[in-house]
Amino acid sequence: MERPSSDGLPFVKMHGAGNDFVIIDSRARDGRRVSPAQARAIGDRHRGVGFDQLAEIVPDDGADYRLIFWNADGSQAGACGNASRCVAALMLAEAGTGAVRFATARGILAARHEQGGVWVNMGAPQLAWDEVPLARAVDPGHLPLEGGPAAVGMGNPHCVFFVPDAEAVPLAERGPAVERDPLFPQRTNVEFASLTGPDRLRMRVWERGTGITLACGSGACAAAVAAYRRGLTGRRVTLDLDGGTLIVDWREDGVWMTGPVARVFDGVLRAEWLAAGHGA
Ligand SMILES: N[C@H](CCC[C@H](N)C(=O)O)C(=O)O
Repeated sequence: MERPSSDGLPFVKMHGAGNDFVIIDSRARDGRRVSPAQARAIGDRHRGVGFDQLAEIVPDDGADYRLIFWNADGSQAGACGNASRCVAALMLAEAGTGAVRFATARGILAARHEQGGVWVNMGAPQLAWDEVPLARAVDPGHLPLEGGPAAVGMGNPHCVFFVPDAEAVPLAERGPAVERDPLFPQRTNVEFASLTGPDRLRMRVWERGTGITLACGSGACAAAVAAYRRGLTGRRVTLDLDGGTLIVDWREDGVWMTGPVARVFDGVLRAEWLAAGHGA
């Protein structure tokens, strides 16, 4: 078999608790960047590689690197906790240090090795209605929607429902309806969570711009924050998602999150595939 073309676009495929990512390092690409069409093409699970998010690494003056997050539909997300952890695992190994700082659309975040894993500080939750953002001034703690969910911004919008049994929720029906509810001018990610033990939640996720995913790091942060604010849990919460378990710890300096990370394979998108308009 022919070797990968040297003029193609290298990428790394990773997942964090089954939330899967294509990671492209654009720091040495002469200013070339991923386009929305390219993100959609690479995200096609049949004709491309497939991902829940594409994380693009670009240079930044004020931090070690900057991350741009793409959804499978070609839209961008202001935050992605699991991809932040995956990229941080790569960058911590590359830098040989214990901590990194990276810029995102919502500001500079930090990640570090701690307690045997990679933890990322997702920053302070956005708890005001116009920060989430919501379309009008309602109480983000109890939205005027069936089930009275909570809205929490983590650099991206989340709508968290507390239900008796997250497993029983028809996610493929409820998710897209809530994602596009007029209360959310930028659409929203949607989480259904049930309390299963002290400081423990079972959670399932519908992601804006992607659909059902096996896990969502920013969603886990949003659910933990909402659960604490409702008096359901303490500030350190374990969340069992379809693809694995995440731990969230809401500290003075922000909402920290950790969980499993795996580097699955490295590949090269062939130059002729890219040039053929599959994302040109
Ligand atoms: N999987 C990501 C969240 C992606 C959010 C994205 N779907 C959006 O449009 O905000 C995470 O681990 O935080």
